[in-house]
Amino acid sequence: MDTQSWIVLVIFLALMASAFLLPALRRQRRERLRERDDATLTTAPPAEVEEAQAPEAGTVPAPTRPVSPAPAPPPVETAPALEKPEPTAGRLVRLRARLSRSQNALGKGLLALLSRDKLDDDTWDEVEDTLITADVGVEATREIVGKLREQARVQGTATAADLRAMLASQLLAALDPGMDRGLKATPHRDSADGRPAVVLVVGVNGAGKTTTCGKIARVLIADGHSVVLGAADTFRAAAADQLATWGSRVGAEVVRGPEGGDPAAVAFDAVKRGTESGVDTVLIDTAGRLQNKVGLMDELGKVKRVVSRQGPVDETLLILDATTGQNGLEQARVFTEVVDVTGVVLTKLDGTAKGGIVIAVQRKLGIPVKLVGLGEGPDDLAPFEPAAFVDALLAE
Ligand SMILES: Nc1nc2c(ncn2[C@@H]2O[C@H](COP(=O)(O)OP(=O)(O)OP(=O)(O)O)[C@@H](O)[C@H]2O)c(=O)[nH]1
Repeated sequence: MDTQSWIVLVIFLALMASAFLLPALRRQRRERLRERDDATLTTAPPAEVEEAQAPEAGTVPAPTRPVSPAPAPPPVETAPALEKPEPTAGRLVRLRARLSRSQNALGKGLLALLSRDKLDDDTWDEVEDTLITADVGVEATREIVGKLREQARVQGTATAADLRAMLASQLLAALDPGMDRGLKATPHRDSADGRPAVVLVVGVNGAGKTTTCGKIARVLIADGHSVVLGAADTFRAAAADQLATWGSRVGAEVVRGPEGGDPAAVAFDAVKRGTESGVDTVLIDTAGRLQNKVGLMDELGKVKRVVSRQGPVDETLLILDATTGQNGLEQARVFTEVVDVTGVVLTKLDGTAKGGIVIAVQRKLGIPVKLVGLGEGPDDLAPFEPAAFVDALLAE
């Protein structure tokens, strides 16, 4: 072989060697490295590996043993902070703006009519129409306007301010300020078992029963009473949850039963629980029912009868939605026949200009309006005060 052939052969062999030998060598090296890594992982956890490195100058040498994380402290169960409901005195004054706003049309309309230069028959007819539109009721309206006309005639030259004052006194008289509007929530400490007062809350669907129950609990607690709530609305599971939320906010125990259970049994248990725990008042929320559904009204009658086995119910409050207008009167009549309503709570008075329903309800049924709902806030329920009501009605 000549020199050139030798050179070609050497280059060929070198290429062959790099093609076969180099990958094999790389594979071997990779395997060695993997073996070393595996050995490191099985003998020392990562924390130790890191901590085994040389400490920086001035630092405390790290411990050589693995450090397990400090055990987390057990979760501390914190009870939600109880709310402090607003005192009830003067609430209607606080809510006066809301009342004036909703009743603005009525008050302003009446005052504009009475400010006319000439009070002729047409003007008096318009005064009547305004009151009837505000749900005062035809009978009461005729009476109010008749007396007002007579007073104006006797006085001869009455100014607008005089007429406003006369109207205010006629509206006040129509509201029967002498009625007892106190909530009967005082416990019977002189009875053998020191029975609490029992307040039953009734009404049609959506009138605001559960909300009002919660608000009343706050009113009572603000006034220093202790309360147990009975969730006898077993028809709507959310109603019991809703009531439980109201109760937890002010620390009132809630007695509830299984969904669809017997409402009379829950009401009975609530009074029993209230007596055992020595609270002042047991408030019982019932399911909404239409006054024309005989079966449901019978069920309500049963709730009251069963509760009465432990002592008479002190207060049966009918919750009436003020926005339902004259239909509220029919509801009140039927409920009264079944459970003998002793007081009315007029809700949603903040959302209607028909505040005259207060007069109509009292006149037709002789039942006092005891509380008025003026918003969805927890303390937007006020004792009904006729003078403050008229004042807000005729606010300028
Ligand atoms: N604006 C206003 N809303 C109110 C007032 N009272 C209650 N509501 C609202 O009326 C709605 C119905 O209230 P609930 O308390 O659930 O009525 P309920 O009568 O228990 O309803 P049912 O259990 O279905 O019969 C809710 O959205 C309340 O926030 C009030 O005085 N003013």
